[in-house]
Amino acid sequence: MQIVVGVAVVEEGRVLAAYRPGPDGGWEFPGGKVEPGESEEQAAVREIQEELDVEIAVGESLGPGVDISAEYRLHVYRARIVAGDPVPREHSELRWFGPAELDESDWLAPDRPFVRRLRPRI
Ligand SMILES: Nc1nc2c([nH]c(=O)n2[C@H]2C[C@H](O)[C@@H](COP(=O)(O)OP(=O)(O)OP(=O)(O)O)O2)c(=O)[nH]1
Repeated sequence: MQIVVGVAVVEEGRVLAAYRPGPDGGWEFPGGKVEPGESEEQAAVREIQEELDVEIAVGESLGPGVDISAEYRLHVYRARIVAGDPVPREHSELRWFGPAELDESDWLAPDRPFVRRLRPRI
């Protein structure tokens, strides 16, 4: 099973959501596949630099992984920005959501349990 790491960037009580364009699109946690020889934390830092052009410090895991497919499983980590302002290099939109605005039905299905776990903690 290959791990896809998603990153819940939290700042001032809001989480950064990224919109994946296309027919299977929707709000997701920015991130991507862990490459061979890389830790999940390293993959998170690399993907966020590539996708948002910011440097992050990776924090706690948001709990058990969720299967995306027979091949891929999603793990999500909390993180904070250390340097830079996020820009959407690969997504069609970025948006900050506070707990009251976080509606899990807007998110890709595998992300919904993580959105539920995160909501009381931001
Ligand atoms: N990044 C990310 N992918 C997610 C999330 N939820 C979810 O179902 N996915 C799915 C969408 C994709 O099928 C897969 C991740 O692929 P990706 O395209 O982001 O991976 P990658 O950046 O390493 O891209 P690639 O070079 O392998 O194409 O996981 C999520 O919150 N974040």
